[in-house]
Amino acid sequence: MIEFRGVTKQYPDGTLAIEHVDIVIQPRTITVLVGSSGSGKTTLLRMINRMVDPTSGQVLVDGTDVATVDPVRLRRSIGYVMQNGGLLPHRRIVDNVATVPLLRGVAKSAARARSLELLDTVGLDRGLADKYPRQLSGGQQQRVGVARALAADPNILLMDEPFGAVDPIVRLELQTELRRLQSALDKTVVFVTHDIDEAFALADQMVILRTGGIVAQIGTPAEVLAHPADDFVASFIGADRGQRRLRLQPRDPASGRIVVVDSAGRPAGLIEDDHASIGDGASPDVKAS
Ligand SMILES: Nc1ncnc2c1ncn2[C@@H]1O[C@H](COP(=O)(O)OP(=O)(O)OP(=O)(O)O)[C@@H](O)[C@H]1O
Repeated sequence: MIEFRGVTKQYPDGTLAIEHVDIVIQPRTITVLVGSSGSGKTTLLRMINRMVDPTSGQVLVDGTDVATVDPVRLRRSIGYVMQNGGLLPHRRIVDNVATVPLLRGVAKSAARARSLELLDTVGLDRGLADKYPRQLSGGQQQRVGVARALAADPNILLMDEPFGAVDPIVRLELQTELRRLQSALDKTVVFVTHDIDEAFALADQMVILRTGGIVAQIGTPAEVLAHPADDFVASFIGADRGQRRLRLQPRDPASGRIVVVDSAGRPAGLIEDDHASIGDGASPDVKAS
């Protein structure tokens, strides 16, 4: 579990990036931090692995205040995926994936074997292993970024706008893949985006931030859609425009979940705990507002 307790971050130049935030992130879930530019999403994310330290308050991982943990050790134990994959341009794909295991002293042959397995895990052909990042598409590079973050087998995966630079179709593929991976690998994922549709597509829990690093609402996509906390949230999720006409897809037999899609077929949320009024495979139109 990850917990923010009364966390504030003020940068040395006086910018108040996060103001007194309390968040609980349950293990093996996807929490999406969503908000407009400058609302403090990246700052919040980076406080989990001590790339940023809070000015006051505590960040706890499994009950331990991260301030008491060596930052280098902490960062090697938590996966981090950034926009454009953050790959090292002069290293082959296989070596990019093996970065952290090699730093930890794993033998080169074992690290390579593990890298190849991870390419399988993220749906990449092993034939790409000896190529360089520039020889891969944007979507492929993002998958390598995910493989690299998984290489140390972390329980926690932090993802900062990881799919921001790819086209919408690849983005949808990557989102679907991330959900699959998360349920297969049982990771706790904290994901930053400014894209509300991406947040609905991925989140078990959404944390909606407003300018000044203030939490506007925390809830499941269904809760946020059904009960936006205030006018800001309603406007941010687009519910006030009355345009979010949603449909239910047939229940996924493996997870038991029902995906909610918008009129363009894009995932907009999940229903996990439905009641008798929503039948399997039924597709009544539902409206968010
Ligand atoms: N190192 C820093 N020094 C001073 N101010 C900073 C620093 N990093 C971020 N900020 C400021 O803190 C606020 C929050 O920034 P942050 O990057 O966390 O927001 P964000 O929601 O991730 O934004 P974006 O979506 O644009 O990446 C912004 O006003 C930003 O300018």
